[in-house]
Amino acid sequence: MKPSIVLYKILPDDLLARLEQHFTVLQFNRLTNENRQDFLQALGQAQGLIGSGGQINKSVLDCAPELKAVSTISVGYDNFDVQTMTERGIIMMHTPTVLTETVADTVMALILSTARRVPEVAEWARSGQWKGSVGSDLFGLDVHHKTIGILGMGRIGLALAQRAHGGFNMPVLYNDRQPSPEANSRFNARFCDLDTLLAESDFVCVSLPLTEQTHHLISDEQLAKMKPSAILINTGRGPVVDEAALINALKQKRIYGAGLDVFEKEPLSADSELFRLPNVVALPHIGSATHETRYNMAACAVDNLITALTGKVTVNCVNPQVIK
Ligand SMILES: NC(=O)C1=CN([C@@H]2O[C@H](COP(=O)(O)OP(=O)(O)OC[C@H]3O[C@@H](n4cnc5c(N)ncnc54)[C@H](OP(=O)(O)O)[C@@H]3O)[C@@H](O)[C@H]2O)C=CC1
Ligand SMILES: O=CC(=O)O
Repeated sequence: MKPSIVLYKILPDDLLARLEQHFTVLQFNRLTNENRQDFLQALGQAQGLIGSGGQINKSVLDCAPELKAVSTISVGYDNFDVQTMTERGIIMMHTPTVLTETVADTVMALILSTARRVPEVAEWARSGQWKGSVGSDLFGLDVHHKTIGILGMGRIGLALAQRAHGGFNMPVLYNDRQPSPEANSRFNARFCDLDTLLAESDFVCVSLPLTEQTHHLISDEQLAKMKPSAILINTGRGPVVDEAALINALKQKRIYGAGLDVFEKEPLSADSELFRLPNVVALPHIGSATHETRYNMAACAVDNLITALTGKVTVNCVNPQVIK
């Protein structure tokens, strides 16, 4: 008999078929309050779990006594209780690398659209106000040759540094837990402490995972260290930035603007002040949302689960210590 798995995402037909070659698949299109009980019940037999979104915490894992492997269709895994999984010997897989370049493109889109005020000016023209050439009230800021500060020089940080250095002639500063010889040699990047990065950067770009150490890493004190002309970009995770502190800094024009793809609570409420501030570009968590990359992420996650349950895991494992 094939092992049972629970899928909580819609997959392209060919990828669903690939899973079905190996497993009996119980599918939920996504997790909702309405289907939560059915989902928890389905976990009772499941050896594998694959999907994205939702909190897979201890109480969920307690409903899955047979679980051997979990595969998230994302690189971030802050919504999973990895410690409990590791204690139980459950393999946790994710999808690094396949989305790196696309997310770096999204960061550049946010840098350009906040600095050059692209959505605001496009809306101005669309609303019939374009009667002559624009005045200085609609001018933006240059991006080229400005200093970029990257928090988290990992895969996405490096891909961003490549774009900033090679494409826009931007000096690159970065902060991480350790220096990156690759960033230093390829992009002439300078490793520095957080305070120096905040004080010297024109664009402060957060590309960090959410952990206990990074939660609210950027709050009042850090925002106060940024230049009034600087822009904060967050594509890491919402809670890395203290959103209330950010809103205050933006309203008081203590920084120039913010480009945000992630928020403390998602979806961001339609009545959030962030949607009303003209110096904010707020995106609905679309860092990796292209047809090609979302397909590649799903394919990677499917292969990850098949390998974890039927073969030998060598890559994409978050807790390799559980592999025997
Ligand atoms: N908006 C979106 O749609 C997307 C968002 N993301 C987010 O981006 C994050 C980064 O992805 P990716 O680049 O692939 O991940 P990586 O692990 O390659 O990069 C993260 C970097 O941050 C460093 N880091 C971790 N903790 C700290 C800390 N406390 N202080 C300083 N540096 C730290 C890591 O160092 P070390 O190696 O030592 O851990 C690593 O160099 C993901 O975790 C996810 O949250 C990712 C994809 C899409
Ligand atoms: O936020 C997206 C991810 O892949 O992580």
